[in-house]
Amino acid sequence: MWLVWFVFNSSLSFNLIFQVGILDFCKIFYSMKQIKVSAPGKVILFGEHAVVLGKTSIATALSLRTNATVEQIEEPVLHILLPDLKDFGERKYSLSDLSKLNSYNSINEIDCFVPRECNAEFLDALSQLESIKGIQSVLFLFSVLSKLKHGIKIHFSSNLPMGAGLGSSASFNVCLVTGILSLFEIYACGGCDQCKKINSSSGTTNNVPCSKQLELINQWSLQGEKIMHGTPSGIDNAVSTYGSALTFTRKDGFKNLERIPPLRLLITDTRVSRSTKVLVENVINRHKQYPSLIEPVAVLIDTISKECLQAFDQYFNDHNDINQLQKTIELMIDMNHSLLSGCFGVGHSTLDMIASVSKRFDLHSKLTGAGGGGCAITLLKPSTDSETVNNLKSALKEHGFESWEATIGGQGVIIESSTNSSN
Ligand SMILES: Nc1ncnc2c1ncn2[C@@H]1O[C@H](COP(=O)(O)OP(=O)(O)O)[C@@H](O)[C@H]1O
Ligand SMILES: C[C@@](O)(CCOP(=O)(O)O)CC(=O)O
Ligand SMILES: [Mg+2]
Repeated sequence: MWLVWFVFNSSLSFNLIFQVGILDFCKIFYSMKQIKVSAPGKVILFGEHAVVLGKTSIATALSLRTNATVEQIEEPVLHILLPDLKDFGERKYSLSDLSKLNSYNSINEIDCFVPRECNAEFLDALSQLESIKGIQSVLFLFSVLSKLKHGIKIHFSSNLPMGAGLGSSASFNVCLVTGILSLFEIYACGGCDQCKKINSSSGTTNNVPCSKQLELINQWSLQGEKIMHGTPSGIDNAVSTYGSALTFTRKDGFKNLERIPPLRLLITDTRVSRSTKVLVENVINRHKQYPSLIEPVAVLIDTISKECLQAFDQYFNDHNDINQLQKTIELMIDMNHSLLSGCFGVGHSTLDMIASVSKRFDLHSKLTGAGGGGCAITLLKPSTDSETVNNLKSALKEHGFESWEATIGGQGVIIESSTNSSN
């Protein structure tokens, strides 16, 4: 009797284990990788536009970030969800349709480890499919990096205002590239311990890809920025990739600033929308048309950026004299804003309004990013108390502007988690 019970029961548990095993097996088989990434926006302190013309710019990462979730799906489509773009919402693009686009074959031949820009024929085919530049960037980067091997779903959401000069497009591209490279296990390092560890765990403490992988992310993100902006300098994607604060020239790339003085910035959004692409093109055209007038302005902005770096050094070498630094930076803010507005032609009445309101509080402001609307930064003094900040904010609000104190110099791109989810 006992023997019969034992045989029956053990076969039952065997069956149970077997069935659970099969279920688990199926789960693993059908489980799809999901990567969550985030990347910061940026504030340009000095040198926007001049940086496109080859001059020095200084920028720092912002605490406001874009988040993206990229996951494998069984359906052979690229499923894009953009809740921040209300008119777009979500759309699906069949992999087979994408592979039939004109010039897809040349895209398919591009080596993932040698970032290259989207050729004119493929870009033309993409623009017939979608007019929004951001979507064209997703379609190109997905096609070139995945080689359309697998369907994915990608969901973006951002704390950054879009088209306001705080680098939302760069953080969008950096998230996109990081997520796709990670999902398809494309490693510039060949798959070092650091990158593999991040890719196999959720919520690791060191969730920053290795330096080779960051370089690949930075360079592919620049190709996305090219689709969105035409002629980006590369500073926005560099700050979003590497974080912290850096100086940048097109020739020498970026250099990390080891230390930045404790500057306090108030960011004000005019809520006037504008196109970075158009503004950058206008400045380039003005430079082409009037080189002897515009080049010296660009050189002067270059000098302002370099003076700012010297002032930072002096601050650290000279007993942290914050008042001296404040005076110097205030002068440079006024000068840089005037040059951008008066000479490059990227000002806006709302930006001048911010400068004049802040002057009533003995504070100095300049536009940041492409200008023409978007955001301005105001340098608060170490002594500016919270009551003054609130009064300034209220005064700006009366003009319909929204402002907040910035937290600058944070982390660059992060892989927040990498998990297997069952579909
Ligand atoms: N979260 C997002 N969702 C969808 N599109 C985005 C998002 N963030 C940025 N973009 C794209 O980037 C564009 C704004 O980029 P740009 O004009 O360079 O301004 P900025 O980079 O200063 O915000 C938007 O029009 C949109 O196409
Ligand atoms: C005007 C420019 O210097 C910065 C543009 O920044 P944004 O896209 O407005 O956040 C252009 C560039 O450097 O690519
Ligand atoms: Mg941008």
